[in-house]
Amino acid sequence: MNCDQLLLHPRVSAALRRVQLKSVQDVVCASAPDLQRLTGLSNSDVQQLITAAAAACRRHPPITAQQLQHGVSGVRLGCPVLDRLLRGGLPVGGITELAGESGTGKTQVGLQLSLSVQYPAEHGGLGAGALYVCTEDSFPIKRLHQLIGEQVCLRSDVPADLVNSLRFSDHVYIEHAADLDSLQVCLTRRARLLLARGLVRLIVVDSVAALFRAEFQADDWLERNRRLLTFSSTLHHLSQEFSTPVLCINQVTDVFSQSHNSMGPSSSTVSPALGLAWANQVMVRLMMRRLQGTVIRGEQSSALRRLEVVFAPHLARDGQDTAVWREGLRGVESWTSNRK
Ligand SMILES: Nc1ncnc2c1ncn2[C@@H]1O[C@H](COP(=O)(O)OP(=O)(O)OP(=O)(O)O)[C@@H](O)[C@H]1O
Repeated sequence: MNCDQLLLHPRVSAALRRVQLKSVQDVVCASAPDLQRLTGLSNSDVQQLITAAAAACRRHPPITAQQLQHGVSGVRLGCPVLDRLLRGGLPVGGITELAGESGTGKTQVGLQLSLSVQYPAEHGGLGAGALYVCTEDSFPIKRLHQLIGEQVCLRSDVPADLVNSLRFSDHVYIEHAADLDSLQVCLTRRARLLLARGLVRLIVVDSVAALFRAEFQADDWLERNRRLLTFSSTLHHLSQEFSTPVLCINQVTDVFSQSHNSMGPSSSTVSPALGLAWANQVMVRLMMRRLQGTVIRGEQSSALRRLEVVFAPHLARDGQDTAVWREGLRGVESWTSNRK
């Protein structure tokens, strides 16, 4: 088995998940004896693992100081609090993953970015449309129209004339991919064409996990990982070639803690689906979690959520409480809302 196969092997990725090594960067930073102790792998397997992890890290060159100075951001969310957390927004030239449980607001973020990208650069956009690829549900067209109608409220930083002059719905290109083959065709043909014509500067895939989960059984891990790498490498090429941010929405899986005993139930937490094979391909990993509590603003109320940075080359591990309002996702600051 070669290094990459070892890193992608389900037993190895499960062992690494168990010990809370969530990314290849974590593997590279851990010492060999620690890895051996934590995963139960032999010394030679651990050495191979470190080599594979280091190679995977090199595939994501770090963000340079010059890029940071001139702004790594590509598309802002349009909420100053969240844009501060993300140091400007979604970066170009890599894949940003947003994972979270159902109903936490991942699709809201995808829709919001599909509108934000249409603003000119001075207002945090890229002056072009978005390609929105749905793999699970039908596209939430009513919600998109509501978000468009509420743009003046969300983007109070932008002159209302400019907001009203943008024909948002003409520039959100929707594709449905019911299986992996059509997803690949959509990216290699449709996405490439739209990007090459300058019509699109954002790709949203909602969601990545659905198709890979549906088409492969546990035994097909090698084929599944091969297809996963083909998919992510297509996204990387498009993202690099056209300086385009890519947002991949992902589901989560339960991870059961080892520390349970016969006296009580085992505790579980969630982690993004598709394991290390996918985590290696992601430059920025964000998680949306549901919190206890409700936020009230006027006659609207929203369940409290938290947007967290799990890893990113240019961001600290941090998080921000958020709420979903009619105009979209916004950060919650303690002095702006009442919590219950
Ligand atoms: N018009 C609206 N006004 C306020 N909140 C809304 C509105 N529409 C949706 N929401 C909130 O967003 C939540 C759904 O968000 P979304 O569909 O983005 O979740 P998701 O994480 O993508 O879920 P799934 O994985 O099931 O697709 C709803 O539960 C609701 O709280």
